[in-house]
Amino acid sequence: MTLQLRVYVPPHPLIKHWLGIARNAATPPALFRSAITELGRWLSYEAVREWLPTQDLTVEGPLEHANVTLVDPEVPMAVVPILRAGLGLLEGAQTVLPSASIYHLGLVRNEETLQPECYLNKLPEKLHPETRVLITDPMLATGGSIMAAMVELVNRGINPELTRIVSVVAAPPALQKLNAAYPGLIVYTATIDEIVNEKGFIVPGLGDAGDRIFGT
Ligand SMILES: O=P(O)(O)OC[C@H]1O[C@H](OP(=O)(O)OP(=O)(O)O)[C@H](O)[C@@H]1O
Ligand SMILES: O=c1cc[nH]c(=O)[nH]1
Ligand SMILES: [Mg+2]
Repeated sequence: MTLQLRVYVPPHPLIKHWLGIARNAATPPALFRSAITELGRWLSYEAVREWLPTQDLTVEGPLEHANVTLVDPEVPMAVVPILRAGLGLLEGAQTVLPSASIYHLGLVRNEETLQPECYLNKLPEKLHPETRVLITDPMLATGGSIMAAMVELVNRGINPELTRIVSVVAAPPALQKLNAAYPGLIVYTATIDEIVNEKGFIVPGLGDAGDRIFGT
């Protein structure tokens, strides 16, 4: 079987609603930030389905013992927000994965070359290959930033097949690069927009997500 990148656009009314709020240029930064937080929550909720490791055990209930299924605390879980804009999705992701380790990765695109430059890397030297990794970045445009993040993670031992990307707007150039390099990956996104313009912006997209989240 040949693996292919899977891209899920969950048909959830709350995801559609908060994307609609974020699409509106008149949405002020405080509300834009809330919209991205909510998208982080609901897209992460969808992304951890069939991904969060569980264990079956028995607990003593108030009346009788009961067979239960709990999230396995032994399997390491990590969220990697791509700064700055990925921080907007982090709060929502953390409500779904409260015990995951958070490893910040700061990348900024050079406005002329569109190449990502790394200014902060809090990833550990090695990650256990069983680690479930959730990367958050609302915009997958040319794909330079997400590919740079994947290289850093794979170099540290993660398995792309145990990795999920949570984004808000994904564009074909980024998805094609991910598919060519990491066909076992799965992306959860609120929408796929077809166009990346000559300045590297997704159209219609959200504009500069980082600037809109932080009011800069
Ligand atoms: O797919 P690409 O073409 O690499 O573009 C996507 C990147 O651009 C944005 O970050 P930006 O560089 O604007 O930094 P910011 O989050 O600090 O605003 C966005 O959050 C992605 O990380
Ligand atoms: O449209 C885009 C593309 C990259 N980064 C953004 O914030 N917006
Ligand atoms: Mg930006």
